[in-house]
Amino acid sequence: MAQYTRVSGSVGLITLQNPPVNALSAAVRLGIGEAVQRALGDQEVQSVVICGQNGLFCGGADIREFGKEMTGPPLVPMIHAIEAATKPVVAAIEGSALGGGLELALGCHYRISHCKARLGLPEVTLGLLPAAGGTQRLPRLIGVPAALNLITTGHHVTAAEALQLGIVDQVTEHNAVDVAVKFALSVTGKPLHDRRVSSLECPAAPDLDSLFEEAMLKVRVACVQAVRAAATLPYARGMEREKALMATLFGSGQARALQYFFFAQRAVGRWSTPGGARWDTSQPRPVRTAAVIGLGTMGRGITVALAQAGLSVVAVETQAKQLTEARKAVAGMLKRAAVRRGTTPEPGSITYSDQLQAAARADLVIEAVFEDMEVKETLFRQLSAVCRPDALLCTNTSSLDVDHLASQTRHPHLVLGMHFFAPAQAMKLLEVVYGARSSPTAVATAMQLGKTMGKVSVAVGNCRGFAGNRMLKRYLEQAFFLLEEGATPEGVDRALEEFGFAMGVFRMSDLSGLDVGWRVRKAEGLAQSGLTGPSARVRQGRRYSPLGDLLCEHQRFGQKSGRGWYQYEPDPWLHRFLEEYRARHGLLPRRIDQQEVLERCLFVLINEGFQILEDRIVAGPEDIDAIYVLGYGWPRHRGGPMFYAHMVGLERVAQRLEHYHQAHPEVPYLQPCGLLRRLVASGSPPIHRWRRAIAGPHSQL
Ligand SMILES: CCCCCC/C=C/CC(=O)SCCNC(=O)CCNC(=O)[C@H](O)C(C)(C)COP(=O)(O)OP(=O)(O)OC[C@H]1O[C@@H](n2cnc3c(N)ncnc32)[C@H](O)[C@@H]1OP(=O)(O)O
Repeated sequence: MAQYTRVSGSVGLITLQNPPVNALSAAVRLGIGEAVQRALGDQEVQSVVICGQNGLFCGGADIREFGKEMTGPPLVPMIHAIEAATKPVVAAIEGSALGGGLELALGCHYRISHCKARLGLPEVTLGLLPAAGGTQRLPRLIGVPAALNLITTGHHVTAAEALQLGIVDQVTEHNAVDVAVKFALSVTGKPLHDRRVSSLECPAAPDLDSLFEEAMLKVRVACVQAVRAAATLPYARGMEREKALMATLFGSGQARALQYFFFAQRAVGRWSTPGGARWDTSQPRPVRTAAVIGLGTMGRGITVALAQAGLSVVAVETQAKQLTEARKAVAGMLKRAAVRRGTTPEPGSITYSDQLQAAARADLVIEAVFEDMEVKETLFRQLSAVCRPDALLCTNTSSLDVDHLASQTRHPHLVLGMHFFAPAQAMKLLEVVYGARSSPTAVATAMQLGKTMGKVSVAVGNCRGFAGNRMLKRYLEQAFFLLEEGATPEGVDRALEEFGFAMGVFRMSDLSGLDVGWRVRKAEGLAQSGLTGPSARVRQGRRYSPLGDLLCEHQRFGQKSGRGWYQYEPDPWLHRFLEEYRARHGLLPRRIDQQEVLERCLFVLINEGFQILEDRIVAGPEDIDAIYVLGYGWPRHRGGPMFYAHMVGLERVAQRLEHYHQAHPEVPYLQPCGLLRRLVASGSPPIHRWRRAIAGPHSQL
């Protein structure tokens, strides 16, 4: 849909209308094409302005149309028609001009931008390239180095940066459409030849070949090849190359996964709980002042995240030395973040105190004290006495029982988990853990606060480890079992890193500290020292690997102690230790290939994901995928564990799990769970239909 009107006597105004982001759906493309024809055919019209309704130019192609049969007129000939017009066409950019939206603007003869607008070609983040002439026009307009950077990173630029780069001709603080209309009147009748970007030569740049070679090593090859075509071929041949390269990307698994993940991140905002609370019927309460209790690493990061979101923060730490250190550390973090953003640090909205009483007036409190139930229980009782009766009391626990903490307070319906991921000021993920008694308003408020902090918040039911750590446990266990059976940490990590994880499981454990899991296993009664013989490898009736515990007993806590699964100086200790361990337990080492590493580590994690869905700990597969990509380093181009299962095929996942379960009957979670079996039995429906198959109680505790 695009509306055509005539304004100021001789300006044809074309307004894209497709809320919320004026995406270029088939109907919009049809509407633009018709409106352009009308404007060009209208004798009264001397110039044309294209804008978007509701203060947003255009969010690009309609991603929902990808993967479906193409309908409606294609974008490329329409942009050519605009560029070839003999009347000046001006793009009035407000809000965003992204992807196909920016490509449409690049086809116009002039671009006027509002100062708050953002522009970019983010196609690469969806596994694509800008195939409506973006790879050919942008280098001609701003030069190859800057265009390559924008196209291969997908970064958005501000209007000021766009002006500096030469993408837009003018930036205004006023109404961009009004300014563009005036501008259109002023350029009526002026020659247009040098305003047609496709007819420009790419500005000369030194040593283009090495620039392309360097970019090839770092980034998406197809984008680089397309921009290279702009630099070396005439426009028409460059366009052919762009089209051919886009065709290879369009149906690729990576593109499908990235596009799925784009929507998954947004779908998690439409949360629901098995108790019937929903995002669209629950009203969040405003949170202006938040208190953070405990200023260790997590507490400091949370303080920074809250302050950067514009809240007043009361930061409480009862140990004087820790308080002084935290104050300095938080100031440093805020300063570094401001330098990165090119701004000056905001004047402090943080007050510090060593008294819990300081939290008394806060709308919401987040405790981030030591991960110990007794410590947290006591704190929640105190908070309940000290804080306002309507204050939300949140725990940053990564695995403890939120219902139990709620039971320590006077208002359990106001208690929630807010599980941040380290570093809390940077990581995008927040698990909002609702207990059996958490009110819909409490959930809505925490979800909204996460969004205000720039995070993707996922609503998760209360169970041990919530969603992320519950799945992680199974993944880690398989990795330990693989070591017992003959694999090496290097071999397991290599397989996972080649799959796309930034860090394999052992490297990641070393980084986060092996003692963290050890403490949790001790609290669960799993980690016990001194056990020998077969009983050492069976706990609570199931196969158990004490390898992680044994490493900690040898003071190998990971990077923090200089040694963990890896040595940070040459030392063959670990391999000797594994050999002795296997010999002691009569385990015959065998060669384990990459396929087995991946299937055992990933399929067991996926199986737990299905169990979490079945237990209704989360509402849909998108929740798990958002958690895993944003919190646990699952490669984004694989969409998340549940999307990966859908791509591999549920039948194959179930068969391979069954195969490993037969080989290891003492590991019950290798057995495909009920939901996975039901989905396979019902013909493995596509991922967007899985929600229908989910039913059952929501709490595991
Ligand atoms: C048929 C082939 C022809 C190919 C030739 C042309 C090829 C062009 C390639 C492209 O253009 S690919 C698309 C490139 N564009 C993007 O990647 C932009 C994606 N969108 C955003 O970054 C943001 O949405 C925004 C525009 C900056 C607005 O952000 P805001 O935070 O305000 O809103 P959101 O919550 O993100 O989105 C609101 C709502 O809109 C949906 N949506 C956003 N963009 C698109 C889109 N391009 N297509 C379809 N839907 C889109 C989003 O999913 C939200 O929906 P919900 O239902 O409310 O969750």
